[in-house]
Formats: sequence, C-alpha cells, structure tokens
Amino acid sequence: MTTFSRYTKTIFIDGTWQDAKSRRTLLVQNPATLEAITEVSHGDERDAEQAVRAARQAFSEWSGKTARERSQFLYAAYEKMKEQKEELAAILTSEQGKPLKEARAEIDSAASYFLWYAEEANRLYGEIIPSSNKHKRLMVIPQPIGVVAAITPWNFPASMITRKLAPALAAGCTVVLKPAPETPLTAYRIVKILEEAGLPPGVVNLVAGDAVSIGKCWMSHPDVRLITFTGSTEVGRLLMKGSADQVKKLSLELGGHAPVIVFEDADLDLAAELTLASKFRNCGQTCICANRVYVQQTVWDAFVKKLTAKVQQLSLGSGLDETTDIGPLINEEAVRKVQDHLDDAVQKGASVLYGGKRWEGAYPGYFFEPTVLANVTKEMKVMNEETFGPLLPLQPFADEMEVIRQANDTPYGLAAYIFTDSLHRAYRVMEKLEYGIVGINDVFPAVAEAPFGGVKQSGLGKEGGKEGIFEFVELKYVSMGIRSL
Ligand SMILES: NC(=O)c1ccc[n+]([C@@H]2O[C@H](COP(=O)([O-])OP(=O)(O)OC[C@H]3O[C@@H](n4cnc5c(N)ncnc54)[C@H](O)[C@@H]3O)[C@@H](O)[C@H]2O)c1
Ligand SMILES: O=C[C@H](O)CS(=O)(=O)O
Repeated sequence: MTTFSRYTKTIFIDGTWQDAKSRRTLLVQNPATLEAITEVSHGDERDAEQAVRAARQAFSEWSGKTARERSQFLYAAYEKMKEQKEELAAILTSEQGKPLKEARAEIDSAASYFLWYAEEANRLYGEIIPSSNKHKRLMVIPQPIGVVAAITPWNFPASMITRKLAPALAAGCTVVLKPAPETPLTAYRIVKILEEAGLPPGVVNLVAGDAVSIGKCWMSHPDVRLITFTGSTEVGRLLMKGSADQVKKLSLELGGHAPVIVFEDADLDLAAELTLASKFRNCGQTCICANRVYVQQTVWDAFVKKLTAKVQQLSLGSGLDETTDIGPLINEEAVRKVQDHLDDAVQKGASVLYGGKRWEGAYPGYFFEPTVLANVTKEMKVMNEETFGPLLPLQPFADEMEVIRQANDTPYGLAAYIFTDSLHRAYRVMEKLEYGIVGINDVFPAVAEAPFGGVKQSGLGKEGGKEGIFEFVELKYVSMGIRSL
C-alpha cells in the first residue's frame, strides 16, 4: 500500500517535479475516513504558462518521431500500468472512494487506452484523392494539432486521463494536464509511470492547481491548439466561451442524464441486475449511470420487487474493504445535492421504496444510502438534473412512443439504455433515442475500441475507437499541379 509523505509535488514540467510558483498546497483527503493523505502542490497561471512553453518546445521532436516510436512508448506505458495495477488502484480508491474492485477495473480500462492507441498510432492514414483534373494530384495528410490542454474530472481519475493522453501522444501532440483537485495523486502516479516508460521532457506536463486561473491561461494561450475537457456541462460551456476568441478546437465530454427503459418483453432479472449495477457503480457518480428508470406498467410490480430486493443486499463502507459494494460520495457538497434532489422529490409527491438518508455506519465520510423512489414526476429535480449520487427514480409507462418521447425530453444526450428481448423493438427504439451512446441489454458501453461521446449538451467529439485520435489531428489537404510531358 503506497503511503505518501506529508507533501507531494504534483507539478511536473519539462521533466522536473516541482513546487507551485506560489508555494501554495492543497490537502487531499480520503472521502470515506476523512483522513488527510498528503498535501500537494497547488499551481496557478504561472505554472500553467511554464507548462505550455515546455510542451511547445517539445512538440517538434515528439511529432517528428515515427508513428512506430510513439507506438512503442505507449506499449511500454501500457505494460507498466498493468504491472502497477494494484498500487494504482489503492491510490485511486484512497482519494476517490470507489470500491477497490471498481478501481482495479478502472485501471484496466485506463491501460486499455494506452494499448488501443499504441495500435492506432500506426494507422493514422492519409489519402490520395482521384483528381478530376489530369494536371493535379490531390492528397490529404493528418498532422498533430500541436499543444493540447487536457482537463479531467475526479470520478474516473485514471481512465479519463489516459482516454486523452493516449490518442494525443499517438497523434504526435504534446500535453499540459490539469487533474481534478480531489484526485491529483492518481494523475501523479500516471505521470510517474510515463516517466518510467521513457517520457521525453516536455511531452506531458502536469499542473495540479487552481482550475480557474489555469483554465484561463490555457483558454487564452495562442500555443494551446486544443482543449480536451471531461466534466460538467456547466464548465464545458465556460470553456467554450473562453476559447471562442481564438477559435480553439474543443473536445468536450460532459454531463448526462441516462434513461433506462424496461419493456414488458425484457429479461427482468437481467434488467434489475444491470440497472442496479449502472446506478450504484461509483456510488452513482458516473456520467453514463442510470438517472431515471421507465418501467412498462405491465411488469412494474415484478421489476420493482426484483430491483429493491437486490438493492437491500448492497454493502456500504470504505472502498479499501474488499466486501464493499458502495463507497462514499466525493465530498459534502455531493451529499447535499443528493439530499436536495431527494427532499425535492418527496415534497413533490415521490415515495421512498428503499434508503432515503445519509448512511450512519462505521466511517465518518460522505456516505448516502442507496435510495429508490416511486411516484416520481417530470417536475422533480431528480428527473431533470444530474444527481451524481445513489438516487434512483422509477416511473411506469404505457406505450413505446410515449416512453421514447419521455426519454428524449432532456437537454442531455450521452447514454440511454433499453431492456427488451425483441430485436424489432430494440432496433425501432434505438434509432429514435437522441443519445450518443445506446446500450441494449447492456449498461457498460465504455471500451477503448469504440467511440464514446455525447450529443446535445452532453458534449462534442468522441474518445476511443478509430475516431478518437482525430480530435488531436488537423487534416491538411494538398493540391499539387503536375506538368504533363
Ligand atoms: N462525458 C463523459 O465522458 C464524462 C466522464 C466523467 C465525468 N463527466 C461529468 O463530469 C462531472 C463530474 O466531474 P467534476 O465534478 O470533476 O466536473 P467539473 O466540471 O466540476 O470539473 C471537471 C474538471 O474541470 C475543472 N474545472 C472546474 N471549473 C473550471 C473552470 N472554470 N475552468 C477550467 N477548469 C475547471 C475541475 O477542476 C476538474 O478538473 C459530471 O457532470 C459528469 O457527468 C462526464
Ligand atoms: O463517468 C463517465 C465515464 O466515462 C464512465 S465510463 O468509465 O466511461 O463507464
């Protein structure tokens, strides 16, 4: 089990670990036990500016390497991350709270992006276009966009970083990275792993610190060509506005409000099991988790009985305890949001089928009981705003067209889920759902080989898949005049 000293340098610029220019530090605590883990460097615009200079300086050499050389680096990073999985998972759980079994799965996922883009680095093809003019030859060549600013969230502090770093490095970009203040130690260990894999100075630069000042620096810096952000829609809007003056390219992975639709022809045991798994993974703190469940009236009683029976078997506790199914929320603000959504729903007529209050257990941290609601209505906050906690509203529906309308009635468009054993119904409904990701009898769509991303106010662009690398690339079109003999 990794232990940290009282202070950990979490600013890494041009190959050197350093203090913040301001000498400021920030405490990192365990959200389950509230114990202090360590103080970390807390940088600002001065550190952010220095990081961009280092990344700009390193760009020519890194982008000048062959695809094979960049690929080999990413393979080495993959191998080292797999070797250090247990240590990384323990660090992740200590600062973020999720159960170790989920943290291990996240490290596997994080490493898979290094593996996938080690492979894709060698497949960033251009093309020759058949010219309509015999005196011209036309081609398109992909080129790395340049210095990339990556800003990441606390809920998946490993995979949200590698989902950006891997394609950026594969394409030949250099990176300045700001992790979430709640989870800087996972970012610290990932950069340490990259160092061990042979990271050249300036290729990846880490600046843990003040989000607003660092963000302002990178939004206004002319050498930052792309901002790739994963986080709330609210912050995504700020970054869009702040990048507009320079027309910066943006890749945005934002908030969600996933509907689950359980049809009468579904496997109800599977639907109950996967709805539970989706909702309560990471204590409900995932962008693609079930936020509302629509159950066809004819199977309401059977489904609700199965779901509530399973919820009662979930055990809460510290993520470092192997028997834990649900860990803490990330902080007190997160608990207050869950309580606010619950209070609002009950005041507007919802009934609590299970749970309904903070968990008073063996740990002093930010725990909330897994909670299931019925008699919910569209007017409730929980049916419209991302709760980001263990609160699950259930609502009956009558027919297919009505539930599709209800499912689409949101500004979000990240993920949606359908449970049915009818191929015809699955295809009909999937085509009409206004979401970037649709799960059919599945609630875990995120894999490195597929393009992950939302529509509407859930984001712009894709991460993963063959598509993900193109966020970090500019396509140059070359028109060449050829003299005939
Ligand atoms: N679509 C996805 O793939 C995806 C994945 C994970 C999380 N999320 C979303 O992220 C949110 C939860 O994560 P969070 O609480 O860390 O989100 P957040 O938006 O509060 O913070 C995300 C990152 O942005 C930084 N940040 C905050 N304000 C900023 C500013 N003004 N300028 C620059 N940076 C700023 C934070 O420090 C953090 O590093 C949820 O909405 C969740 O749905 C989306
Ligand atoms: O929180 C959002 C993450 O993208 C969840 S997942 O790791 O993609 O399932």
